[in-house]
Amino acid sequence: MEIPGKVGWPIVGDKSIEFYRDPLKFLEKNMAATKSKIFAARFLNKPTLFVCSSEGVQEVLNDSEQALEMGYEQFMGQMFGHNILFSTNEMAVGFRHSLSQLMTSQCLSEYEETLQRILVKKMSTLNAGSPFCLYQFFKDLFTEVCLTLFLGVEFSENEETAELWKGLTSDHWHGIVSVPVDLKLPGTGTQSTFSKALKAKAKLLELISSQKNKVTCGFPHHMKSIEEFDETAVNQHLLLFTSALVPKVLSSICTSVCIEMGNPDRFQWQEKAKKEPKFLDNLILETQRLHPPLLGGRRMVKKKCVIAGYAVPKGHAVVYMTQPAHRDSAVFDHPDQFLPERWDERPELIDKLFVYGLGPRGCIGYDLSRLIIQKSLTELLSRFTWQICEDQVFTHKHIPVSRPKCNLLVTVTPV
Ligand code: HEM
Repeated sequence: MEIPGKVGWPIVGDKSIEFYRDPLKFLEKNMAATKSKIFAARFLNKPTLFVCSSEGVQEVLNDSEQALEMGYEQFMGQMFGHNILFSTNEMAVGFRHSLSQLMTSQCLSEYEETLQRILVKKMSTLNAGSPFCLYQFFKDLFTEVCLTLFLGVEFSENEETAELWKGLTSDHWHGIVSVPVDLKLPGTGTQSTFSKALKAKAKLLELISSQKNKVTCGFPHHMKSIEEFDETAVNQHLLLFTSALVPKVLSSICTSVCIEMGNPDRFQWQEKAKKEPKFLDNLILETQRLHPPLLGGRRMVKKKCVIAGYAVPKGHAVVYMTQPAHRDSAVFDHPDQFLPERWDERPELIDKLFVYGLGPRGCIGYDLSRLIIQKSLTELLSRFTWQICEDQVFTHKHIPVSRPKCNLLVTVTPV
């Protein structure tokens, strides 16, 4: 079967700018034009299969023919060095096994104590009645959570050092999101941002190296005890985990949950979520379905394979799109409506959520992320109700993570 759509000529036929300008519009337009949730286009100057159906995304992530590879290294390798995310599928098996030792239930309860301590401190800084930017609040909170959890950096002990870490992870992040510029895509950054980010990376690796030797417990300590990891592997993995992406993704999810509960017609949900953990879980699931923090991911085809019935040649790229797959009417009734009760009625649908990937390359931080999100929202609900300030018109942007385009303001009231 021929893949609907056109891969176009190199460079001139490239649709990357159109995609980055408004990814959802790009997907809708192409799905409508090809009358298909699977279509081809030229993206990042490669012939690319866009997969937007739930079934198709599942097929890509499960990769039962073992025909796909991550292919992230060529974009971000310089910015991170080698790590599990960029490794081949074969090497990832070993890395995954090693890193899973850091995610046992015993480890998670150790991390929970650190998390709770930071949550109590940060929540007590919220002032009733003063409007603040919700996304920024969560981003600061989760930056501190990640730097403390993964590196043992104590923000309260030394504010100056905390600011240095925050600045460096931010500079490093700007290099990551400016990577397409290195491929000459305009409008996303400059070369100088990229070289600034490389400098930040070098400094971060230096700091990581000395910081991890100071701590005698927790994540960095466990990391050092992984026999299969040498010094470089430990440092580069710590760099990956403390990258600004994890705090941003966590902020995206918590911001979206709070927005869903922050409108006057849904205030009763805040009360209900405070009393019923299962209802809070449903709200989190439904938010992640409708507003996944990451639009999707990318793979490279290393040998010819069949995806969703289409033969895909070696050398093509495959982009799986979580957002449209989560709104696939073949799987979800009333796919565009926010219906938390669907998770009571059909709990098995959780297998159709791709927020954390799936299959052999699915997220190893899933349990930890769930813990952080649940604990943070529970702590917020136990102390405050919140409402979105009036007269704010807001839309979402989706790259690099889904979040309101403007600095959406909320106010809190103590309970
Ligand atoms: C809300 C937070 C998070 C989200 C939404 C998330 C999402 C994802 C997704 C979608 C993938 C698959 C990427 C792909 O298939 O292209 C992934 C992989 C991965 N995640 Fe997460 N992640 C989160 C937090 C974390 C945390 C806290 C850690 C570890 C500390 C982590 C470690 C990893 C690793 C190592 C992989 C690569 C696994 C492999 O390649 O075998 N993630 N994550």
